[in-house]
Amino acid sequence: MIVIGSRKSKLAMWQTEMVAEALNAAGMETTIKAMETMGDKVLDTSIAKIGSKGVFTQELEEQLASGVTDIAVHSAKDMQSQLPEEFALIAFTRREQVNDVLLSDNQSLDIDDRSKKIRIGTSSVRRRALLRYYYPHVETVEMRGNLQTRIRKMREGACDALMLAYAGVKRMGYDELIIKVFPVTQIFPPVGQGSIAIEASSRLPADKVEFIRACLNDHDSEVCLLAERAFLKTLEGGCSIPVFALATLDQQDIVLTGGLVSLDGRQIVMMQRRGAIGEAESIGLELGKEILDNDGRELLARIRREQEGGPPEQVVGP
Ligand SMILES: NCc1[nH]cc(CCC(=O)O)c1CC(=O)O
Repeated sequence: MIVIGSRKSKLAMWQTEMVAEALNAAGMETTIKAMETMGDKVLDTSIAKIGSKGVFTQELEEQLASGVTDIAVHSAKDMQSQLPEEFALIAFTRREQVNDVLLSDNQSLDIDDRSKKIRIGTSSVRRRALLRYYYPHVETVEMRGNLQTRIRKMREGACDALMLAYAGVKRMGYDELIIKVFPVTQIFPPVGQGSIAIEASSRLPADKVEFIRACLNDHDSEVCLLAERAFLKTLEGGCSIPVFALATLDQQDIVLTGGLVSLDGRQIVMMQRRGAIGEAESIGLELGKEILDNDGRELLARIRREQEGGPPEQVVGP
């Protein structure tokens, strides 16, 4: 028997049920223990302001630590880059298409039409900053809550469209509302988007870990996620910093692109590294250092200052 911890949102439960089904198919019984996290309870504050560390994970980790649950299921992108020592990510599921998408009931809405005012709902600093960079005419509206809540708010008129991860939209069956799929070379995804991570206590017996990995881990996705997460660790970025990264495989190579965008969307620092698959983590660490050494350190410091509520600095932008 494996006891699985999950958040209560529909998307989290969908993901957890997928994990449970994979374990059941291999002959393992499972029980799901669903709970609310801080990120689910506090809906009137942006994630950046709540403080990024463990907003969606702390309660799940407490249950792992006390042995009530054996594993916890998370969206990989909600996981901080540095876990407390007593926990580990033991598997990553096969990644869904990583793109961000635009959702609207108005199929004729055109984000490229600069003559019209359009309001896009998002709670992500990365999405807001990248929208400002590529679509400066677009207005963004702060939008928290689960997918269903956001769609309801959009329909009540809070915004004209929502910007979301394709993965969640597909899992929740809202594909029909997609009016645009952003290319990943433009709206770069956050670290880990599209994959589901399995977290366990470091004390979980090795045979259980192996069993779970055999059922759920996707090697290619894992390699990419290790590179992206090492990159994030170097930048010490949580979800309150507009960091992005995407690793893909090209035969025996891993190609990692990553960077940072200023909050006002005026400055992007982005670089790419390629190397052997076996070097995934060091490629991530090196790309992170390279970004820091090429204006990234100053940009990161400026983002942190602005996040803390200081006045935005005057910048000479592109
Ligand atoms: N931050 C919330 C969250 N966490 C995971 C997903 C979608 C699934 C995924 O990215 O794997 C979402 C919704 C979204 O960003 O649109």
